[in-house]
Amino acid sequence: MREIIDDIFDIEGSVLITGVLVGGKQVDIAISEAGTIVGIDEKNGARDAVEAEIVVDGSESIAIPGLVNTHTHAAMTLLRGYADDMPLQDWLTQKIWPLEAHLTGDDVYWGTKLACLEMIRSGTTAFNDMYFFMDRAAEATDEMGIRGTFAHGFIDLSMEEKREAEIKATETLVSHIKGLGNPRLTAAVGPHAVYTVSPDGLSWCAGYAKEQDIGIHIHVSETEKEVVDCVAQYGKRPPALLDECGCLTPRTVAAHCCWLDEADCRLFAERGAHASHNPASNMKLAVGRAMPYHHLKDAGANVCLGTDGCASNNNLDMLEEMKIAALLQKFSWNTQTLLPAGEAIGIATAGGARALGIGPGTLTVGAPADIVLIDRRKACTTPLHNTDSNLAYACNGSAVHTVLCSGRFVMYDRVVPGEAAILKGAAQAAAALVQRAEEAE
Ligand SMILES: O=c1[nH]cnc2c1ncn2[C@@H]1O[C@H](CO)[C@@H](O)[C@H]1O
Ligand SMILES: [Zn+2]
Repeated sequence: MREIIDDIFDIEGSVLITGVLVGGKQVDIAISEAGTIVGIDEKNGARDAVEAEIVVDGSESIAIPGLVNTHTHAAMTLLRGYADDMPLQDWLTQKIWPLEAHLTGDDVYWGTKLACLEMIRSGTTAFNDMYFFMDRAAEATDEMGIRGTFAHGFIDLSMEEKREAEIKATETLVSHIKGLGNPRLTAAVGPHAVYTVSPDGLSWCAGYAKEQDIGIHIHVSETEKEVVDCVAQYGKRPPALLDECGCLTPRTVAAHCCWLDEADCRLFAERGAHASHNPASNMKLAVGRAMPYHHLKDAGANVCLGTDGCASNNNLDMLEEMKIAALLQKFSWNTQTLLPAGEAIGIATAGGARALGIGPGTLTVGAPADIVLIDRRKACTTPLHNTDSNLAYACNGSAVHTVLCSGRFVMYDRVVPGEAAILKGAAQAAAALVQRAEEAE
């Protein structure tokens, strides 16, 4: 068994998954050596599509597209449980930012390794990350075999000197990521928020993203204070300010979006910007309002899903996040029919893939073979009256047993290569980080 498992992570060949449940039907999924779905068919049709090097029996599994986590600070896994139960501003300024001042590139490497391990274990194959030392985050992600979009968290606090340094850091990261030439790793520009980046900084970010043909990743309208302060300072709400600076584009992923009004939602739709819902973080930091999913949907804006960092969630489980999103929407807007199970899965898969530009995010011919197999032999998958319901409401990440990204196995039968070393390395890095911070006090 061990040998077969070790082998499966190294084989770069075609794959056939037989008899797996997709959308209530038992199908075969054929995957090319290049990592694309080339056949998906009932009645053994896909078996002819590829001479498979690896055949996986899918008869005890449900297959879904890889989950896409559209808002993370992956290396914040090291800060998991470091500061909880505080308001956002105090949490950031009193606890998180002082500790982050002591972060090193090695910390980010180990924190991101741990994040990838956790994401793979719970079925995530792509994430949109904003943090520091992002070359090391990309290195960790490359080793783990999943997809990442990496943005340096750009914060200028309206100081020209800081802005110049952030511009340099952003340019260095983008050319580094592009230089790797790895299709799983992409760069983005990451202006942190309207309360930490000046209009000049935002305009530079927009221009650079356009020039480099890459995305923008930003926090938008997370708290009421952010909106009120923005109106007081600039005479307009955050989305209008961002739009004026050129930051609302079809390549923009805006995290949180809790305090959007209906006009903001229409502006998002008009510009093609993507709204990333982060319900667990929003509830934990008690930001006071849920993303207006119904207004975004009515306006025709794309909604996707994210966990935010592990200091405000405190895990990266997208199956759990789906349930939290679906429940929060119903509860907040007093509407039982809002964000039903199928739509919750949709924002976690197709919505996210669209936001990050990584294919359709569906199990269809031509799509990247980012595939998650969920165990049918679990309490949470028994009975299976409606698989969408089981996935959105009953399961969490522990039901995931096998994960492919771009046609390569990153977890097989719950084994992720190197897990013990990752847990040890990350725990050591976290302890040393806190110790350095305490010594500096
Ligand atoms: O919910 C949040 N709102 C605002 N900032 C956040 C949140 N979570 C993490 N960060 C902070 O964003 C920066 C990313 O580069 C980091 O400083 C991180 O701590
Ligand atoms: Zn965030």
